[in-house]
Amino acid sequence: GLGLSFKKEENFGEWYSEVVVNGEMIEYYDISGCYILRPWAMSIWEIMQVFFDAEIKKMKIKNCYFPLFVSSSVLEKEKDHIEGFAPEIGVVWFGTIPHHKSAEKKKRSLLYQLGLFQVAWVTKSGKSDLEIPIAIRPTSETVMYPYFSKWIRGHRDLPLKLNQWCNVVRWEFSNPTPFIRSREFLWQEGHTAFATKQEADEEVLQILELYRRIYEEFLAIPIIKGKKSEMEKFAGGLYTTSVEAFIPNTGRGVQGATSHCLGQNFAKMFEINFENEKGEKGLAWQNSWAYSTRTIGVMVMVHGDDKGLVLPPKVSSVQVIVVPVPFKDANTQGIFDACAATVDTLCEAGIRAEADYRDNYSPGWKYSHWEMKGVPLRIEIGPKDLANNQVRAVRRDNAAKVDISCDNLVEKVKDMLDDIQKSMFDAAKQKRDACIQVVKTWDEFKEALSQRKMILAPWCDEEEVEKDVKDRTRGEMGAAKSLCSPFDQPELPEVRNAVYHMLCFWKAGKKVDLL
Ligand SMILES: O=C1CCCN[C@@H]1CCCn1cnc2cc(F)c(Cl)cc2c1=O
Ligand SMILES: [Mg+2]
Repeated sequence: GLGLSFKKEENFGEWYSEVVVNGEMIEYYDISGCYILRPWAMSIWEIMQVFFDAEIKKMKIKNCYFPLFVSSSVLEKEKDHIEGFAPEIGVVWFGTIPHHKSAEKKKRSLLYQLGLFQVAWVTKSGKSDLEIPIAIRPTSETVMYPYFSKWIRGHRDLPLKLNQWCNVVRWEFSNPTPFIRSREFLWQEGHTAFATKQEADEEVLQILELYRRIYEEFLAIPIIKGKKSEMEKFAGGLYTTSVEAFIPNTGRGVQGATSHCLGQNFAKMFEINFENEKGEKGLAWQNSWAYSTRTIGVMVMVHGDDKGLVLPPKVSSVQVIVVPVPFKDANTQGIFDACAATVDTLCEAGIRAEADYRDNYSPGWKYSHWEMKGVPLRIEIGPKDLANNQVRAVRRDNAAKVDISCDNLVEKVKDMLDDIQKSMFDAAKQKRDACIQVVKTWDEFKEALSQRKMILAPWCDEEEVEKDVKDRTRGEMGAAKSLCSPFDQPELPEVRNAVYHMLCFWKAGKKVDLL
């Protein structure tokens, strides 16, 4: 039948998998962790891309395209570099290595933490083995930075600001989820190099603001901007900023996008240096930043309901679907003509409108179908509407019905679409804010965690403490992990000693079936 067989509040994981398929966004593929992005999903990606691409062009960032393939020598360069320079502290890209581990375990742990376990390799061409295996990019630092080093000689070569729209491959083993965790996904990755730290710091925040706009202005999802803890940051960089979303149903935060300042770490590693005005050699200051198709999955999770997808008008390829409601033989042609005229009028005004004329489906079937696909506004035209020179409009977000005179159709529809966009954001923000719990004591912390809350807690930002919190909360509901230290710091509750930052904690529940 048409309806969903799982309820969002009861079986969130199954509901999600079903809604992305029934909404015709995703088709499952015969290779695990890989998904087909159908037009209904691709059009959302494209609408966001048009916005983001235009904005980075205003920042004089240029698009390029680097090869998909990475030679193993350069991919492992980072590992050698880090091992060489920092064996004692064992700080690698993804956290630290406990000192007590044996050398072999340490090596495995390093490979794991470098994500090198996730790397997919090309080892054959046809029947014959390749002399040297070639990796498929999991991210492009090691692909791009040797050429940054070649292109950057003097200060006039800076700033170098590149971006690429591409796919990356990470051969994940934990539970694959459409949009959220797949072995191949689409993203943009920005890679920039500056002469000074100040320029880099400034761009990190400019890009983060664009990510906030993607979420809040397009996807109608409230986020929190903040700085990652030392343990959660991109270990190869200097600091990481992120926009954090929240999924009330799972009680878990989800990282929406990241903007890293890499400091001069990669410049050291790849010898990206330049002669400044005074003829002195300096290392470049770099950033890297990305958002991916994961954004679409977050949007489905936050807004979807038991009738299917609910799309914010800004990102819906069809904002208004017009459905003819013929009644026996009463002026059927007149109804079809009115539908066509309505579509034309709306399209001329820049509204993305379509009509569903299929004569092998009933109006009722069409209502359910387009509700499943999440089209923000439906317009029904029957004999009565025709006679009264009006249309019946039905909102997808709150099912409100209203009759609109054809005289001010465009203005009314535009207002409704704007109102839908705004009320979807407001509803999501209200729900998210209701899940935030400020705590001052450890007991309050544990209680809030068990209630699947997002916790604002005073924080010392010491790595040992963070690991301890993770260990002490590991349990059937899943461990707590830090998400960010918000830039907007609420009043600090009176706490004893030490200078505290406020930190957002979200549960990283393993228990929860989905993420
Ligand atoms: O998040 C961004 C923004 C865009 C460019 N990249 C950075 C960092 C990516 C981290 N990361 C993430 N995943 C990885 C997986 C891997 F297999 C290897 Cl070898 C490395 C990594 C890795 O460095
Ligand atoms: Mg150079």
